[in-house]
Amino acid sequence: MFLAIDAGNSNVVFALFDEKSGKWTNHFRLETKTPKLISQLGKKVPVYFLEHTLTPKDITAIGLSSVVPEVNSILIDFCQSYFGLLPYVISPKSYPKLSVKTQRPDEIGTDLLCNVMAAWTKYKAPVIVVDFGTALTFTVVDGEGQVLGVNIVPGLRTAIKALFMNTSKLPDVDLRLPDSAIGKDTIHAIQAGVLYGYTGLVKGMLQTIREEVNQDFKVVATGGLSAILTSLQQDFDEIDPNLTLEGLRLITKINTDQ
Ligand SMILES: Nc1ncnc2c1ncn2[C@@H]1O[C@H](COP(=O)(O)OP(=O)(O)O)[C@@H](O)[C@H]1O
Ligand SMILES: CC(C)(COP(=O)(O)O)[C@@H](O)C(=O)NCCC(=O)O
Ligand SMILES: [K+]
Repeated sequence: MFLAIDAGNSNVVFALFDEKSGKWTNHFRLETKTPKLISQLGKKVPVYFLEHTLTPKDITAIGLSSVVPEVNSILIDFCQSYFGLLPYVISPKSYPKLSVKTQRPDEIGTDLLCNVMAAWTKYKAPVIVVDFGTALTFTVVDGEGQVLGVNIVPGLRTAIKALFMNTSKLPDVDLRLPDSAIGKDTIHAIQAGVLYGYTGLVKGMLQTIREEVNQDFKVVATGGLSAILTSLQQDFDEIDPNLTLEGLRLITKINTDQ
């Protein structure tokens, strides 16, 4: 089985791909925060494997995408000690062999390139990938697989966190869409502001991109929070929670197959 490790700013996602069935069969998330990550790796991964009747030997190759360089050596060391394997680490060196192109390989997040690789391989058409992670990102790809650019906004949880960390009286709240866009109490006010506000943000951003680049874009959403804004369903051709993982797998395969 192939193991994909996607290290984002909130979560490190582990996912197993079974080559025989061609399916992603297992997923679990750890928190990216160190030193918690180190202790969670040592405890939760072996427990997860035991509970799912898996053994480290079932893993035959590993790909790693990380947008948090501080955790790379922790994850690489863990792969070596637990699986006895070195992961293939996605980097600017991974890109020349790909059918997708970017003009700023040294800067763009490897997670965004994984998204683009998966979406473009699937659609072979202009596509906008909307990734609802710690950051909310829009990555715009033309019909030749060329990344035209990215825009980055605070993610939904990050926006809520910014409010409660920068104010005296605002609490942390759940990401729940209230019935009314007009807040009747403080919690409702934050939920209405962030959830209705971000719904408008996403619609507006897609429209502005389409006005700037007149192409028939597919829109694919991914990321931990991609299903929360339910009124965006019509704006997305697809919500694919595995998009980054699938791109990670494709980029690893292209760069490691003899
Ligand atoms: N299935 C989920 N349900 C609710 N919240 C989630 C889920 N997955 C992730 N989150 C939360 O959403 C935020 C973004 O998560 P994620 O997409 O994993 O971000 P990143 O890729 O930046 O690590 C985090 O606050 C995370 O805790
Ligand atoms: C934009 C991101 C912070 C998104 O990270 P995430 O929300 O998945 O944790 C990450 O892709 C990143 O650090 N990118 C580098 C800057 C860029 O893509 O231009
Ligand atoms: K991500």
